[in-house]
Amino acid sequence: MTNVKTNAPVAVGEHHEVTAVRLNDDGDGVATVEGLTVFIPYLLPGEKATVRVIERQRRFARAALVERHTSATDRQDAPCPVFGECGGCQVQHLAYASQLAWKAGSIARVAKQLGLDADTVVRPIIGSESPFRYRNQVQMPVAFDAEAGKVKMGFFGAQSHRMIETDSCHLQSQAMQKTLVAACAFLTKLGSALATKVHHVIVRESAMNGEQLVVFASHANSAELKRALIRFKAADVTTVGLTVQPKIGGPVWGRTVEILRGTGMLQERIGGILFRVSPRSFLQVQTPLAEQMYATVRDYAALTPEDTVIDAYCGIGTMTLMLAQTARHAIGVEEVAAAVADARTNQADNGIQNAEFVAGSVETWLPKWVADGNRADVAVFDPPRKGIDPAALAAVAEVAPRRIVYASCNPATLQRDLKYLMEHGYAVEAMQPLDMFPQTSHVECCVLLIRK
Ligand SMILES: C[S@@+](CC[C@H](N)C(=O)[O-])C[C@H]1O[C@@H](n2cnc3c(N)ncnc32)[C@H](O)[C@@H]1O
Repeated sequence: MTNVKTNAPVAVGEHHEVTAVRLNDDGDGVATVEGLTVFIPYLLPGEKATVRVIERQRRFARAALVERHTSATDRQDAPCPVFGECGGCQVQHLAYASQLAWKAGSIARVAKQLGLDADTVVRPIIGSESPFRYRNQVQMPVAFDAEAGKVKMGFFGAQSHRMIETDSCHLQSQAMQKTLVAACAFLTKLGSALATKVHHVIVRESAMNGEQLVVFASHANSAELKRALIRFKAADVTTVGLTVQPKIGGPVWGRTVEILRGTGMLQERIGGILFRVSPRSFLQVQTPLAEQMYATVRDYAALTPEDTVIDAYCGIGTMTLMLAQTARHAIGVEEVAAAVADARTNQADNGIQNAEFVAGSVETWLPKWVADGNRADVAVFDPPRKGIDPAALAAVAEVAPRRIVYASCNPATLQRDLKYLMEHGYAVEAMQPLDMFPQTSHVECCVLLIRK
C-alpha cells in the first residue's frame, strides 16, 4: 500500500462507482477510490458496483454494496439463504476452483514477501472433495423467542452478536442439522424457564461411524436443567453433556463438560489409528483433509528410527502417534488437559510405546526442556491462529532440529514465524496449502523448513 492517498476525499456515507481488482485475505473485493484502497465484502474481482462508504480509516475505507452492475464469470449462486448476513462463510458466491486459486495466491504472497521463489516453493493447493457439508462439528447459538414461544437457532452475524436465524447451514452434515433441529424442538418443549438457560448447542460427528456427541452450553448450573437434558434423544446421538458458561456474550464453553448420558466421547480413525475424542478436544474440522494434511506432515518430517520428534500443540495426539510409528521417540505437548487425557488413552489403546504426552503450554515447557539439555531431531508445530509464542520460537532455534514442520491456519502469523526461523538458520523448502475450510476465507498450510 505504498501509494495510498491518506488524504483522499472519501467520507463515510458517500456513494462511489468502483471496480474490484482482487480479493483481500478476508475475501472482500479490493477497489480504489481517489487513490484510496476500499474493501467491499461480496464483490468479486472484475465486478463493477455502486458502493456506500461505511468506515474511513487513514489508509483505507470499507464500503457496502449498494448495487452490483456486472457479474464475474466465476460468480455462483450461494446455496445458503443467509449467506451475506451470517458471519460463517465469506466466499460462497465464488466458484470453488476460484476459491482454491485465491487461497493458493495468499500462500504464494506469503512466500514472495519472505523473498522466496513461490513457483518452486509453493505446491499446488489440495482442495476438498466436499466443499459443502464437510464440517464434523458445529456450535449453534440458540435463544428462546418469547413472542413465538419457541427456541430458535442460527449463527451470529459478521462481527456481531445478532443472531441470524437459520436451521440449514450448508457446511454441516444433514445428520448434524437434524440433531440441531431436534435439540431446539426439545428445548422448546422444556419451556421458557429451562430453555432460556441454554445459549449454545454443540454437535460433533464421527466420520468413522456417524455417531454424534451433543453438548448444551448453559448460563446456569441447574440440577433441574440437567435432569431434563438427560432425556434428549436423536437418531445418531450417543453422548449428551452440559457445559456451564455464565458469561453473557463470552466464550461458548465453560471450564468443564459434565457428561449426562453416554460414553462421553467419539471415535475417529485417522491414518489407520483409532482415536478417542472427548467433547472439548480439538479435531481438525474436515476429517478427509486432515488425513491429507497429516500425510504431508509425515512426508515433510522424513523421520528415521533414531529420531526424537516434538509435536507441539498436539491436541489428542493425532500427529504424535502417527510420527511415533517411524521415530525412536515422539513427544506431544498440549495445554488442554482433556485432550492430553485423550492422547494418553489413544496411545494405550493403539499399543504405541514410544510416545509421551506433556500437559502444559508449549511456551513454558519447550524452553525449560531445552534448558535441561534435551534435544530433538525434528520439530512439528501446529499452533492456533495466533501462531507460535516467541519463547517457543527462541527455544526451537536453540535446539536447531534438522527439520521443522509448521502446520498453520493463519497466513499472517505463519509469515511472521517463518521470518523468525529463516533469520535463525532455516530455509523454507516447501509450502503445501490445503483447503480445510471451503467457502470461508481460511486456508491451512504445511511448511517444511530445513536447517541450513
Ligand atoms: C490447531 S490445533 C492442532 C491440534 C493437533 N495437531 C491436530 O491436528 O489435531 C492447536 C492445539 O493447540 C492447543 N494449544 C493452544 N495453545 C497452546 C499452547 N500455548 N500450548 C500448548 N497447546 C496449545 C489447542 O488446545 C489445540 O489442541
